[in-house]
Amino acid sequence: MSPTAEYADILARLADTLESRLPERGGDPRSSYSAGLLARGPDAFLKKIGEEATELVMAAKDGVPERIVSEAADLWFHTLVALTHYKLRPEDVLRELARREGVSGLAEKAARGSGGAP
Ligand SMILES: N=c1c2ncn([C@@H]3O[C@H](COP(=O)(O)OP(=O)(O)OP(=O)(O)O)[C@@H](O)[C@H]3O)c2ncn1[C@@H]1O[C@H](COP(=O)(O)O)[C@@H](O)[C@H]1O
Repeated sequence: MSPTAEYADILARLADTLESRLPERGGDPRSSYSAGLLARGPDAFLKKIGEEATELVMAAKDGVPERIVSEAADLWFHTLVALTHYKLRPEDVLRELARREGVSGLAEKAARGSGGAP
């Protein structure tokens, strides 16, 4: 099995787990880190997203592959917590990426009229 196929369902399964941690589903902050974040609301998990993004930048600057992967996983995880709060699914983001597939970022930018390199 290719690595892509092996991990294909992980985002959906993690999202299912996070939905079970929502306050209205009985998520218990005493036994679940994500239930604690979801109970505290957007200020808590949005702050974590900012922190994890910064940590990813620092790891990338240092160029240590294991740290880059670990920080990227932390960022993805906290982003999934945010999506869960807003009743969105990883599939919604994957659908948007699929929609963009094959559309050059430069062509898309030009169509918006902002033009130029990133
Ligand atoms: N993938 C993750 C995951 N990635 C990171 N983390 C947690 O995210 C936190 C990362 O924050 P930091 O690195 O800043 O560490 P920290 O200083 O301890 O965090 P803070 O106290 O500042 O929030 C750590 O507590 C990690 O354990 C995760 N916690 C949970 N999951 C998944 O979510 C599932 C449900 O977890 P619970 O909700 O805890 O049951 C788990 O089975 C996992 O699959």
